[in-house]
Amino acid sequence: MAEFYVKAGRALQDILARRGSIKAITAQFGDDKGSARAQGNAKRILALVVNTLSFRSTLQAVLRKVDIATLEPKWFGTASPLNRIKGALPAPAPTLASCILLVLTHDLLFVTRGIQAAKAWPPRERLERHKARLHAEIVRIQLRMGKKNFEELRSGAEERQIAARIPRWCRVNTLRANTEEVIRSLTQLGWNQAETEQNDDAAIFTRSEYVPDVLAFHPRATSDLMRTELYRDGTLILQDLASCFPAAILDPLRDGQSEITAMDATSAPGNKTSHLSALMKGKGKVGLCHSNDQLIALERSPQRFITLQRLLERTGCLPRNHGNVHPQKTDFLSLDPEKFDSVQYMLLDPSCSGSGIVNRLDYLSGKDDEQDNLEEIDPLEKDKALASRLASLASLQEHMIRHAMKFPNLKRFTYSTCSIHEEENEKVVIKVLASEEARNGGWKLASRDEVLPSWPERGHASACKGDLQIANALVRCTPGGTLDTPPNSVHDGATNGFFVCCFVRKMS
Ligand SMILES: C[S@@+](CC[C@H](N)C(=O)[O-])C[C@H]1O[C@@H](n2cnc3c(N)ncnc32)[C@H](O)[C@@H]1O
Repeated sequence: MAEFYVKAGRALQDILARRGSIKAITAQFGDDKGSARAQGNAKRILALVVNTLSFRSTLQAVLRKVDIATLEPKWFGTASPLNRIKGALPAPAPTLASCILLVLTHDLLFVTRGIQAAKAWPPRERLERHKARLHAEIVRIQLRMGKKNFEELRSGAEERQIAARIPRWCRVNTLRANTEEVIRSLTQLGWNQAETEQNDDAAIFTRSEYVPDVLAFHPRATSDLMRTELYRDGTLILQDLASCFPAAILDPLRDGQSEITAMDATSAPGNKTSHLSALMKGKGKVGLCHSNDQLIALERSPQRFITLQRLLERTGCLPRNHGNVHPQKTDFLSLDPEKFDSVQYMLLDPSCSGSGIVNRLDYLSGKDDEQDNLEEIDPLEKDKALASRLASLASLQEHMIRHAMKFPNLKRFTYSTCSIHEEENEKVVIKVLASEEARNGGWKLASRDEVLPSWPERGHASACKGDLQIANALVRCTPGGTLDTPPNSVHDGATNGFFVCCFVRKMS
């Protein structure tokens, strides 16, 4: 069992050194053979690591007061033999001994059965000598923070509640099958379609009223869905409802044109590209058209370009599968718009702070968790760091939109972010509307009746200088939706945080 804590400590060290996602890292430490026992082990390691991360601020505060590394240097100091275990990462990663100390302290303080390793294992034996002081310290923190119990000391409790309201949204890839066929297959597999806004049953799914071909499942259905052939062959795509808004709003076919050239300027991982491709139903070219050079979906990051290609292959979007998407590893900003005069429609979903994304585990290892420090972080410093990050993102976003506005025959393009910050959303829009490119190109916002008119949440008027018409033209999604639901009930109006609008050329 000592080995279990060493593996959990190693996984935690990799996570804190940002060597991959929490799930991927803990799966590696489960075992090598992939047996049922190994998978069970991976699950236990995942549970311990996630719990340790979610109590990390509290555990660190306790260990600052009861400084075990100094009290027990032989096992938890820098010279500890734990730091020489094969695979332990060197500095600047936190030491392996400190990571093992965190997982052990977690079990000592928060698990009724305590540490599950041989009593004589020195790290356990040395740590348990300080149990009374550690316990007294955590009680002191609990009281000082006005928490009713230890559970309330977890960070991210609010995020978990929000995430619990968001359905597991799935988009039917209509390049593979139509939605009625998919619903029939799902029914044969034991799922039932229901007409309800609120769902607390993993066997039930509903259809979105906002975007065709999008289904809402209970999050508990996720692993079963991922085991279906429908998921494996790219017929059913896990994609948040809000992330389906841009392609649905752009909808190039609604103009009734015969030849369509569209571009996804910032594509990876490729969910919106594949949605747009499906909406175009194989007609036209998603991407840019430049003499014989046909690029489709642009992505500048080489690593993410590989992910994009995989997704496009799996979802049947590539020409070799009779799809219409031509991916290209290119920086959108390096293009000369004049050379791409065939492009009429564009998705622009640039890099953003990602502050709207709630339903994933990784926030637990993120900077915010460190900043959520119980004693030492000056809130003003925290705000300053965020403000400067948002300012640099906003300036890049503004630059990308103004570049898009220079494409000579572009008729319409969407701008979207998965951010909740006005700095990346309304304020960017207001700025670009006043830009030279917008004035010269005749760019305006598409009005509410062209942009998901029935979606209730719209832009913040206060960030649009009080202009209600502009605010109404913008679509916003609050993470977890705006309605309260009972615990464990998902709501079909709940998504991740998102923002989208559509620019149209309206020459007077
Ligand atoms: C928010 S993600 C796009 C997500 C994607 N639309 C989807 O739904 O799957 C932004 C992507 O744009 C890429 N990117 C950022 N700036 C770019 C640029 N100037 N040219 C091309 N790609 C860019 C980033 O590498 C990243 O993969």
